[in-house]
Amino acid sequence: MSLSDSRPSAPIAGADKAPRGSSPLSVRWRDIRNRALMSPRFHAIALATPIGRFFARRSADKLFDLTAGFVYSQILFAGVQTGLFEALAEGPAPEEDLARRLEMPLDGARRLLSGSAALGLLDKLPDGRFMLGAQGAALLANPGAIAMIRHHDAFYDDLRDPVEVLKIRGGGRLARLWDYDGQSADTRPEGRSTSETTRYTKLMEASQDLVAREALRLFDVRPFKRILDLGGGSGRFLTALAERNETAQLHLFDRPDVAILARERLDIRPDADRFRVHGGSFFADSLPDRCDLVTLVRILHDHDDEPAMNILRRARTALAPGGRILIAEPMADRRAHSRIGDAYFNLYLAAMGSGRPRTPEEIAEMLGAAGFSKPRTIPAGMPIATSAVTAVAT
Ligand SMILES: C[S@@+](CC[C@H](N)C(=O)[O-])C[C@H]1O[C@@H](n2cnc3c(N)ncnc32)[C@H](O)[C@@H]1O
Repeated sequence: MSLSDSRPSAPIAGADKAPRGSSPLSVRWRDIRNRALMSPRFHAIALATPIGRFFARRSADKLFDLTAGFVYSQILFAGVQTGLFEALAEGPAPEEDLARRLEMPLDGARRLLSGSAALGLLDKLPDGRFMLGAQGAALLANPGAIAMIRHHDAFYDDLRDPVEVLKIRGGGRLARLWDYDGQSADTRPEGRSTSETTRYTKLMEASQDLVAREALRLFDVRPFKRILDLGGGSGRFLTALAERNETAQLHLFDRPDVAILARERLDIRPDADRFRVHGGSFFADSLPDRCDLVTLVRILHDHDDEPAMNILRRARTALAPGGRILIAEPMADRRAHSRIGDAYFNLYLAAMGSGRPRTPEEIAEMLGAAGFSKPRTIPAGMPIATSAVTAVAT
């Protein structure tokens, strides 16, 4: 039983090799570039030629996007909050009509509409009406993105002082919202689930489809017979997996309060007898054993190194020798090129107060220390949804 051999996958190189781009020559070149970019004389010369102007403008645009990114995000947030995109789902509308539907003064609506059009969320027609732009249409097709944008309310509140977020992890609204230290199981008795758990689990559920589609495209789950999704939430990933593998027995393990939600979802399925839901802490309680595949989908990055190692060791106990583990989550990049991992999740998890995005190489090293061998990274087609690392239980 193995990862489908036809799929491209790469053994993870040790972190000992000098990463590309850090040779003395490369550093020297960057130094020359930076000195030029900091020199007013260089700018004057560059602006005198068409090609120089082209590059200067491109660089200025990039810098402006970084400067104004927060404003762009808030325009998007306002569009989601007011129902602007849904209002345009049926077709173009004039601005007066939209102002009425969004319950906004005409001046405010005009600013939101033209801002959204400038960002590609809307298109402005020559007759003055507005319709969905390519990004707006893509957004409407992605309920997970809409749920995340709404949820950014708390995150961006914390980010009003990003330095504070970096100095004091988990000191703000986002951490309080989750009330989620990630270290211990929820102590609330079985049989009761809170609105906070429901809200959190629904958010995870809303963003799961894209992740599941990508993870199941990268990794062939068909050869496995007894699968455990650790920290499986309400079971969205496992039900997507059930469509690819129609015979395996499927186990879900999550905190007791989340397990209640999973049972509610899974018990009503016609194939409910394939699913077993276990409530407990993956740090402390016994897990189903003799599995041939354990999946950890968006779990590891929520935890600091020590508890993350603990989860991997516990996952190992659930597997028979030769069984596989699949880690699927957005990951960092050795050269910090992953915007979702190195920029977004780095800050998000700092505000949440637990965890960090890791590179595939770091995850491979942790897997080795937790009793796994042959770590492989599966080249991600859509790293913004997930990357994947797999290994074999020794
Ligand atoms: C980021 S969510 C991911 C959920 C799901 N795998 C997904 O991708 O949508 C993390 C999950 O880990 C669960 N979790 C956190 N701490 C846990 C613990 N100590 N024991 C069991 N599950 C836990 C949470 O309840 C939540 O469902």
